[in-house]
Amino acid sequence: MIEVKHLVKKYGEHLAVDDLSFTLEKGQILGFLGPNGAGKSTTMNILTGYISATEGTVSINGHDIFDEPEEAKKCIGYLPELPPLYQDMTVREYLNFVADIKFVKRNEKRKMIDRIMRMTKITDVSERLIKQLSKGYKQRVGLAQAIVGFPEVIILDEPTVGLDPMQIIEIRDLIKELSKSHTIILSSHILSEVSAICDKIMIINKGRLVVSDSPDNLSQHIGGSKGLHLEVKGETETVKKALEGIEGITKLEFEKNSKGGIVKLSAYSTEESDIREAVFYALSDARCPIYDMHSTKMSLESIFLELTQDNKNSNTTKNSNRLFRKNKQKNEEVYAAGANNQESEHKEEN
Ligand SMILES: Nc1ncnc2c1ncn2[C@@H]1O[C@H](COP(=O)(O)OP(=O)(O)OP(=O)(O)O)[C@@H](O)[C@H]1O
Repeated sequence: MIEVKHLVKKYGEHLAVDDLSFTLEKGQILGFLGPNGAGKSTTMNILTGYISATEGTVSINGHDIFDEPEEAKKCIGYLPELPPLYQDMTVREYLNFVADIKFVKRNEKRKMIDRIMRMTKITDVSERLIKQLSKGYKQRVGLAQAIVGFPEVIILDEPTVGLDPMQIIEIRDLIKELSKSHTIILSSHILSEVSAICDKIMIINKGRLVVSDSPDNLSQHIGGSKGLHLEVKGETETVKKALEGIEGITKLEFEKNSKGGIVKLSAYSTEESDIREAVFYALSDARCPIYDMHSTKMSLESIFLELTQDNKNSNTTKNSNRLFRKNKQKNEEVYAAGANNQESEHKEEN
């Protein structure tokens, strides 16, 4: 559905996007993450044909965005960081205008706009001037214009910026609903949002792809260590002494808010080891009953910070480099296979 190969964007001498390659299948939601200035908006602007690339190719639904811009753009709905709204139009006038630009058939237009206004919950303000709307409503109108024509691919740059918590939940639900029939790319600074709704997460830093995987795999493989949350009755020192000798434990983190004789802590171990039995017997020997024991994963926040802060020696960075090399090799094999297929198709044609 979306295939990006070796994308490079230079602004003068400044390298904003540096050899970015990725693919996205139909119906997937891709979360695009990166610190400020990482190159997210630049990439999205190239994908939508808004700006050109210095090198590389982008194919949307089989159409090259540079060679067949009209065909490719027909497949895309875009909500940029600053929604392109005409402030002096009413909401309905504006969506009518967008539908005309997107060549929506006259006899389908009214029904489609009414449906999209219901989906984005802006029917109540359909006859209001856009300049009189609150920021949250303007954002919804921006989302509505991206959906007009129901394009196969919807690209959303920070779609929940400026919305209140209730509206954020509604927009997230809408994005999930849309993903049943559309492919979606969204950028966001809200990491919990990305891990809650995306099938795939791509983290970029300084224009380069750092890692790309499912939220679960990121936590399990990139985190590189497993956590066990424990609530234990006893003295902190006794619990610490009991657990310190267990083979496989790499770190113990005691929470500060332990009270009522209950000690709360996380015990981290290497990915290969299972420390649960040893923890049970050690605490039993120390006569410290376990009130709660469950597995925890490294949070996306921790992964994001470690991967984007040039911490070359951290386990997270080492694991991501390993996974990155593996994925890169896999992608190159897929591209090579694709190129071979195209070559043989070409030969057959000739
Ligand atoms: N038109 C431009 N001319 C020159 N440099 C630019 C231009 N647009 C972006 N840049 C630079 O390219 C880099 C990537 O910018 P981009 O806006 O794509 O980052 P971003 O990841 O979207 O950041 P943010 O999260 O802050 O929106 C930054 O260093 C930025 O200063």
